[in-house]
Amino acid sequence: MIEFQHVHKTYEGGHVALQDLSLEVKAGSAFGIIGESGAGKSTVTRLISGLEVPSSGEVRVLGQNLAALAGRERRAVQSKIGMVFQHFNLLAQRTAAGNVALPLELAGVPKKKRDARVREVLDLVGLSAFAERYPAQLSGGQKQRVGIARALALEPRLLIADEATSALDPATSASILRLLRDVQTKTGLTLVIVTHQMEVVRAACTHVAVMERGVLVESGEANEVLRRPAHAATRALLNAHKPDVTLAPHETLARVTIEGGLGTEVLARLAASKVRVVSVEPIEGAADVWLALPEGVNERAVLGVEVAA
Ligand SMILES: Nc1ncnc2c1ncn2[C@@H]1O[C@H](COP(=O)(O)OP(=O)(O)OP(=O)(O)O)[C@@H](O)[C@H]1O
Repeated sequence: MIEFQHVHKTYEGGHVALQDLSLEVKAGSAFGIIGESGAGKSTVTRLISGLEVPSSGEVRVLGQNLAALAGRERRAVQSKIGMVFQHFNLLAQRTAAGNVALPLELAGVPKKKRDARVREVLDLVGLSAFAERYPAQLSGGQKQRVGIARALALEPRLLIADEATSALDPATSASILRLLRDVQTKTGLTLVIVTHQMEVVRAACTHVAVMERGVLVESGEANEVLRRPAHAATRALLNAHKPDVTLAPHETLARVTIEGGLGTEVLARLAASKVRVVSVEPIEGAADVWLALPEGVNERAVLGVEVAA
């Protein structure tokens, strides 16, 4: 679906945003691109959608090099790419249905067909009853559903969600990620999910690429990368989202990945050493666990099992 080959991107003024980036996104995957602010994630999405061209190297989307295409051929590829944005980018003076209709109008789809497609995609995102509401009359989650419906209007093969849940509370964020995966199952499209939050990767991605200062530092199946993060940047992203918990004096928080999950033996060891389990996130065959450790207690020594800090 997407192939980057040794892509460099230097912006005017000499700022190097990407260095020698090579990656492949397979059709049907949910591919996460994660990194701190300034890592180059948005540059990657702009290269995929053809809004920017590489300074060197090649970007191929749907088998085509957008930088080498013009006019109708270029628009044909771009119409297969849907975009969902952090701040929704809805037109305030148009209703939900009017916003979803816009790309269809621009593509010259006749009114009757347009109306039918608008109904279809609003139904797909669970907003049939909200078609005539204006953005100001919708919640953040509903606005994002309109954004997703609009991105789906032209039946894209690829959907790019750029920090699509960053402006939403955790519960709404989770429902939007579920919706994206549902839509993917129903339509078979490929998802690219750009985020700075590992929870998003954990919740919605099959694959992930970790970026740091314009460089791809680690990539692979999301489960594997979450379980055995090889690079310091990945571990820092994993450790960034600390659970909201009140610690007793002399307690510290630590995150570990426990192979095999929280079995009886592990729980017994934790209880015996007065280590509190603060939160547990399952990953395939393992668990990501935040622990509150009493002073002087080392989680590895306590667990006596394979853990990845
Ligand atoms: N149009 C531009 N002109 C000059 N420099 C740019 C331009 N766009 C981005 N940059 C720079 O390139 C680097 C990568 O930016 P990019 O927006 O791709 O990062 P990001 O990972 O998406 O960050 P964020 O999460 O903050 O959006 C940054 O240092 C940024 O300042």
